[in-house]
Amino acid sequence: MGSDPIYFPIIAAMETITITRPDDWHVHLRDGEVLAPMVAATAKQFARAIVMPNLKPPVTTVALAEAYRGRVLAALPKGARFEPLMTLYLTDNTPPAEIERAKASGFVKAVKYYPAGATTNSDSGVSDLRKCDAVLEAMQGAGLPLLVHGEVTDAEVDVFDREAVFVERTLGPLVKRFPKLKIVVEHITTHEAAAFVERAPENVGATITPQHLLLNRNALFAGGLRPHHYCLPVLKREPHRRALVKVATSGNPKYFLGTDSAPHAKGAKESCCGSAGVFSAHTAIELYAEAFEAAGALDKLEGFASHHGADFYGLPRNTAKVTLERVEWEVPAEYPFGATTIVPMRAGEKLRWRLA
Ligand SMILES: NC(=O)N[C@@H](CC(=O)O)C(=O)O
Ligand SMILES: [Zn+2]
Ligand SMILES: [Zn+2]
Repeated sequence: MGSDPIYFPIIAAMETITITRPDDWHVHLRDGEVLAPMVAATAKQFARAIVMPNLKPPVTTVALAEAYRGRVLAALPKGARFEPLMTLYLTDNTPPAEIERAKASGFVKAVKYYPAGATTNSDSGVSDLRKCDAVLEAMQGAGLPLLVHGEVTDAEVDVFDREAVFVERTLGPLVKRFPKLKIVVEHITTHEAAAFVERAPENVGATITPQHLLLNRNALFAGGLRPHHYCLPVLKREPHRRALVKVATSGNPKYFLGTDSAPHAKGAKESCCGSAGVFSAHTAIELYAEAFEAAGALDKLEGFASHHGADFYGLPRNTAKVTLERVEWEVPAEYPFGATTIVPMRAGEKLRWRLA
């Protein structure tokens, strides 16, 4: 036998990373005409998602959550494999019996606490968490997680300090009063919140968004006012961003992926009183990959994106895999979703990773 031919590849092998299919532990799918495109964008990227209940009117009961889940499933593109995990919107009047119904339903996976007035569609939120003690007790007993929008609404507290003050005033006492309650501090933005979660018992976790890993508050004013970078909690100073990158890439299972993809119509964002929320569902995993790569921690992406959240919620990890390719591509300037135009994160700019 002669020697085997040797082939020299003409193009260097494409750089790729393959990870377990990720989940999004915090997303706004909305309702009505944008529901279908939102579900499609999220289902393309994620196997499951924790679906926020801040609709108008809010999803306050298991019956409403069941109907909403039905609309989400009906909106799924043919052949898509995606499981919406539903949440209830906590109010001053949520009865403890609703927690039993939630637990029994199998599809309600958490309860969301919005301090009244803290963010988009939070007017029916909780005025005083003490009013919810019986419900929190029931949740602690049932192992149903409380998801927290962690900002005080006190007009005297500077908007950039609202999370840090919440951590001290509300979260600390809450964890003391309900030491076994599963709590997810959603979309953390400060080193105070990151440090609190780190010190807290293992039943306290946190989600982190792509924008809070990639941007600091300068992005709100880069060359002019940038409404598409406005979300709540608002972007913070660079040292906070670094603290978030540090915990996200640390491998600590308390921190996991939650995009907080929160679409608003272009006109509502580019307005004299612009709505809070960044739409990132279309390129979420690519944005996280970029943040992890910049930190030299691509090897930690899978835990953060695909393992830690499932483990925290006590759900099985996904078994399917996805691959990211190192290809530069340009994000569209906007997406026409029916009559609604949505401007995505990184509109018209380049990304360095692409979901294959
Ligand atoms: N994050 C946001 O800025 N907005 C979210 C609400 C929320 O998650 O606080 C929205 O529903 O638009
Ligand atoms: Zn929120
Ligand atoms: Zn949100």
